Amino acid sequence: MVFGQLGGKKVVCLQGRFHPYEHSMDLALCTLPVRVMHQLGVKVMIVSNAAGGINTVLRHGDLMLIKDHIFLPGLAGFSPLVGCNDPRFGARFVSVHDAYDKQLRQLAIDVGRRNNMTLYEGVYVMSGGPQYESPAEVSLFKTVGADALGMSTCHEVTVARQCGIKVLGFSLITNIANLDADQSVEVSHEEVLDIAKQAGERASRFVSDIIQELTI
Ligand SMILES: O=P(O)(O)O[C@H]1O[C@H](CO)[C@@H](O)[C@H]1O
Ligand SMILES: Nc1nc2[nH]cnc2c(=O)[nH]1
Repeated sequence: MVFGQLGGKKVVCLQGRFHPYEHSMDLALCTLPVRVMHQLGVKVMIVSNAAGGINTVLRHGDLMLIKDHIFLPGLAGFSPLVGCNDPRFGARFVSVHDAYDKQLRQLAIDVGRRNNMTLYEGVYVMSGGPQYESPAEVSLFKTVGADALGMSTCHEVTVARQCGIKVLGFSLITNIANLDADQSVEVSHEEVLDIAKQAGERASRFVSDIIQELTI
C-alpha cells in the first residue's frame, strides 16, 4: 500500500492485487486489502484491470467503464463472503445491484468527455483463469451479455460493497478475446502487458483527474 495525497484527498494505492488463481481460489485472502482499506476509512475505491474485449466495438487500448459484472466464481460458490460473517465488515446478505456507482460513472464520463477520450460502458465478466478462454467460452460469455473479460476485480468489488465502499471500475482492453477457433490469432500475456504499458500514463491521468473532482 502506498499512502499519499492527490487533488487534496488522502489516497491509498495498491501496488498490485491478489488473484484467486494465485491463491487456490482463497477469495477471503485475496480481498484482505479491501477490508484493510475499509478499516482505514476508505470511502471510494477505483479499480482497474486488463481485459479481453468481447464486444466487437472494443479495440486494443480502449477504456471501458464497468457498468455491471458477472462474477462467475462467485456464482459457483467461490465468493469472498462465504464462511463466518464478521459484522464489522457488513451484512451477511449483500446487494450488488448498484455495485458500480452511477454518480461516479457519470463523473468519469464527464471527465473523459472534457479530455476528448472515447469511453465505452459495459459488463465485465470474471473467469477463474489463469488459462485464457477458448473461442466457445468467449462466445458463451457474449451470449449472456458480457462485453469484456478478465480474472480479477469482482471479488474485490463484492467485499467493497459489503463494507459500504463506493466503487468506480474500468477495464483497459488489452486484447480481442472474441476470436474464431479457425483463426491462427491467439491471446498472449505479452500482448496484455505491452498494451497495458502503453496505456499506463493515459489511464493514471484519467484516474487522477477523477480523484481531483471527487466531492466525497
Ligand atoms: O485483472 P488484472 O489483474 O488487471 O489482469 C488481467 O490480466 C492477466 C492475464 O493476462 C490476469 O491477471 C487478468 O486478470
Ligand atoms: N480471462 C481473461 N483475462 C484477460 N486479461 C487480459 N485479457 C484477458 C482475456 O482475454 N481473458
